[in-house]
Amino acid sequence: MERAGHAAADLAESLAGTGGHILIVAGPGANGGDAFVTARLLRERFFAVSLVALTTSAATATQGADPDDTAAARVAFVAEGGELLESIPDDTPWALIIDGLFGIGLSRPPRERAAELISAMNALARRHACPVLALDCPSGLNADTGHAQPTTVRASHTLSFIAAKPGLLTGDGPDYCGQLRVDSLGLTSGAANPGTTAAATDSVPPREKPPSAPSAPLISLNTAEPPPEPAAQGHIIQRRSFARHLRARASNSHKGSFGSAVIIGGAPGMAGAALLAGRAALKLGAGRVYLGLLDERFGSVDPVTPELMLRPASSLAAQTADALLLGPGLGSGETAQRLMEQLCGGPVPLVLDADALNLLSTHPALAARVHSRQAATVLTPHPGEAARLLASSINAVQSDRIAAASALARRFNAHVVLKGSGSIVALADGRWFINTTGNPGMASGGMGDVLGGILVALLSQGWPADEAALAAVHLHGAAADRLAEAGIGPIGLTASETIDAARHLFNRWCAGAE
Ligand SMILES: NC(=O)C1=CN([C@@H]2O[C@H](COP(=O)(O)OP(=O)(O)OC[C@H]3O[C@@H](n4cnc5c(N)ncnc54)[C@H](OP(=O)(O)O)[C@@H]3O)[C@@H](O)[C@H]2O)[C@@H](O)CC1
Ligand SMILES: [K+]
Repeated sequence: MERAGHAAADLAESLAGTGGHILIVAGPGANGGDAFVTARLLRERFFAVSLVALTTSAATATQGADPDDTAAARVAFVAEGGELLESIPDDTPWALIIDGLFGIGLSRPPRERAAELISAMNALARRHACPVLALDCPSGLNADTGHAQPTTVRASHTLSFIAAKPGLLTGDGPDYCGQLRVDSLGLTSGAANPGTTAAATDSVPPREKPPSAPSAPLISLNTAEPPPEPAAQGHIIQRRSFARHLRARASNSHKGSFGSAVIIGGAPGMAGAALLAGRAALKLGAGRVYLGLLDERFGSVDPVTPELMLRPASSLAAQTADALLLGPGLGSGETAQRLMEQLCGGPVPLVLDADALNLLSTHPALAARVHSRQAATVLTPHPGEAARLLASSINAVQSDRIAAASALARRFNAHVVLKGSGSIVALADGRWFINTTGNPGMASGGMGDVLGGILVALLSQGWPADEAALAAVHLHGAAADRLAEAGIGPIGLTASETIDAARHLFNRWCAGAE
């Protein structure tokens, strides 16, 4: 706690500037203890500090995970002249607000005085245009799941202690955390160094609370399945998660060296989805890309990308493929269902997206077939598709994205990419990853089709499905980030632009140029 307070005081000092007034809100547990230590240290550094505690009586202030530490921090703050205020002074122009109300011990929605303090912090930050530094986790955000309560601190900066928590990186987390920094407090070796950003450490802690903290259910999904075992340790996707497959091409290679990707979709009115996937597969290096369109009136050539081999979908069923993508614009009619039945059992890696996922959710026989496949399967649902597959709701999926992705991976014996802010990749072996690349510009039509195309391209080039899923998600987001940095997005970023940016980045990664 003392180390956490020091790290927080250092960051607070740089955020508040000289001579500013700092408001600190302290909760009843160890997060509040961190706030008391921070307040004491900032006073020692001659800052004007106003501290408001959720509970002002010492008797009720000893219920947290580390009651002795928290009480001692409070006593030390008061002993050095600090004052516990009942309410927030209204006439102070705050230079910084520090949220030390709740951290990983949030056990229920904030109500009454807790909710009032959170709302006040948010309103004051807006009024004074001042930064808000959340200690460990913005109060109201579930640090395990990324689910924000209706009343949650909207931080401009979050300083997370020891390691990044999964909920800071997915779902509502990124929006409420602002700039995220992780300080290991010197407690871990190697992976996390003091002051590193979340992206610089790939380890997130096990989804377990300290023994004395209330135990929230790990899953809140409306499924018939029993709650899962606590998940194995999760990771942030980094390039090193798949770097062994990033290599320059041999000079003595030909198109057969990079495989045939077969993409089935494009029912009448939905050819664009299949074309986007096909173009992505081509530009990410598949040797040959066959596009099986259900809309047979579409013709045999895509004039923009004549390299794509367009065929009637039914004629591609027997085509030799090294990897298969089913779903972009597939529709849900009888033909689509028949094609799925035909193709699901094949011996090649299979990606199921979009309408293929919807068919899976309504046809138990198909689901059984997918579960018993011998070759790898990757499912790439967005939260709505995940909800249908789990017979659940989007809210339930979003309230615990890691649990939802992991439940799907178990149910279908597949690798699962749950798309959205902080995409989750849950692997069939139980490991799970969070992706930190990407931006809101990706919330636009066709992005999922491009992801599917990238994925099937890597699979056709022989990448193992687990690492292909990690790489495709990471690359797709990194490409969109690169475009946003150049002003091509986030507003107005298109899926087609992301394909070219992903190609550029992938070539540089494979050449070891960055
Ligand atoms: N682990 C470590 O090594 C380190 C941990 N560190 C710090 O410890 C923090 C975790 O501390 P923690 O476990 O005491 O939990 P914390 O977030 O303070 O909240 C629990 C308290 O809040 C209460 N409460 C909860 N929800 C509520 C609500 N809605 N409305 C009202 N009350 C509510 C809850 O009450 P209860 O549910 O028991 O009734 C309990 O009193 C962690 O985030 C980090 O900052 C650092 O110092 C570095 C080293
Ligand atoms: K907090």
